[in-house]
Amino acid sequence: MITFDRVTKRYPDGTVAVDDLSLEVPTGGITVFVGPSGCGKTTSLRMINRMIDPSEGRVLLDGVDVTTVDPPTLRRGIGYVIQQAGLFPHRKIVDNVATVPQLLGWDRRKARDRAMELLERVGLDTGLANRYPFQLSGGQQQRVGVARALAADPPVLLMDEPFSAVDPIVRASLQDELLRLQAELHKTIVFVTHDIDEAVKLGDRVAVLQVGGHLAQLDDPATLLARPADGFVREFLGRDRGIRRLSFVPGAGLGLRGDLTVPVSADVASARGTAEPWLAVVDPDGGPLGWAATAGLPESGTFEAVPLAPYGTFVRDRDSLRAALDAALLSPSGNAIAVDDSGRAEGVVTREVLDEALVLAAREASRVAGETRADEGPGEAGGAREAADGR
Ligand SMILES: Nc1ncnc2c1ncn2[C@@H]1O[C@H](COP(=O)(O)OP(=O)(O)OP(=O)(O)O)[C@@H](O)[C@H]1O
Repeated sequence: MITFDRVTKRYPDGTVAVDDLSLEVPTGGITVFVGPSGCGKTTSLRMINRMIDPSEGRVLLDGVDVTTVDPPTLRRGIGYVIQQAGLFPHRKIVDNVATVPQLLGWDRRKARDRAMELLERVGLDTGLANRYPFQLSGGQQQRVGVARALAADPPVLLMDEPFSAVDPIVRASLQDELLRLQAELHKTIVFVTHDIDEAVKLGDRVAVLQVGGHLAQLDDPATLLARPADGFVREFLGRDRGIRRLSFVPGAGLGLRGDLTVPVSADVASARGTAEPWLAVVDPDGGPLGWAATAGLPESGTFEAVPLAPYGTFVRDRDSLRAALDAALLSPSGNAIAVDDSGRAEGVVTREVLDEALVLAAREASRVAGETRADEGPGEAGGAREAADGR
C-alpha cells in the first residue's frame, strides 16, 4: 500500500503543486490520478519514487517513509512508464527491455530471455525485438515502455500519461492490454491521466485533483459518476456522465428473445406472416450476419438472397448495458444481438427490454443521488467535505 499522509509540495518559486494530500493507494489495484493540467498529478506521482521529495508530510510505501530509502533501492521495486515511452534511442528493443534486469546483475542471456517473454506478454511481435525505437509505431513503443517497466517484476508501477500520445484506437487497445496484464499480475498501479474516460475505464479507484493540488474526490468509478462530490467534479466528468454510468450496469440481466434469430439456410416462407419487423440472420455456426426486414422478404428461396441491414453485438455475460445500447444503436432494427465469447448469437435483446433496463438504471441513479442528498443535507458541502477527507 502507498500512503500519502498530509503531503504538500511547494516548489522553490512558491508554487503549491500539491496541497495537504492524504490518500491511500491499495496494494494490487489501479488507482488513477485525474484532473486538469497543472493540478499536481505528476508531482504527486513522482513523490512516490523520489524523483521529487515532499515539502511537508510523508509518502509511505508499505509503511516505510520513502525519503528514508535511497532512490536506487526504492526504484528497484517501482516500475515507471512515461508518455512516448522514453526508450533509449540507440538501443535495440530487446536491450531496452533487458536494461533493468542487467543493471540488477542478471546475466545477459537471462535478461534477454526475460525481455523476449515480456515483449510477447504486452502483445508485441517478437520479430520487432532487434529494431530500434524509431522503427516502431507510437503504440508499439508504448508497449515496449510497459514491458521495460515490468522487466524487474516490481510490485509497484507508476504510469504517467503513458497512452496519451497515440491515436484513440491504439489507445483503447493499450488500455485493454493493461487491464488484461493487470488481471494476471496484480501490481499496485498509480496511473496519471487528464482523460476522464481513461480514468473510469482503468481505475479501481479514481482520485480527482483540482488545480492547487487539492483532492476533490476519491471513489470507485461507478460512485464517482453517480455521486460527484461538488460542482468542480461534476463539470470535470462532463455532460455524458449519465451514459458513462451505463458502463457500470451489467448487461447480464437483460432478457433474451430466442425466437428472433433465423439460420441463413432457412426458407423465407418460415417467416411469412410473422408480426416481427426484423429477424437476425445467423450463419451455420450461429454467427450473426445481419438483420432481415420481414416486410421486404422475397416470394421464395432462403435468407441467402435477402439483403441484410447492419447489426451490433455485445457479450451478455461480460459487457455492460452501455455496450448493449451501443449494439442496438448500430442497427436500424433498434435491437441488439447478444453473443457468447466465441461470437455465436445467443438471442436478441429488443429495444423494449433495453428501454425498461434504461428506466431502471435511471431510477437507480436517482436513488443513489437522492441518498447523497439525504445523507449529507442540502447542497453539496457534505460530498466535498467527505472528498477532502479522502473518504
Ligand atoms: N519544477 C517546478 N517548479 C515550479 N513549478 C512547478 C515545477 N514543476 C511543476 N510545477 C507547477 O506545479 C503545478 C503542478 O504541476 P504538475 O506537473 O504536477 O501537474 P499535472 O497535473 O501533472 O499537469 P499536466 O497534466 O499538465 O502534466 C503546476 O502549476 C506546475 O506549473
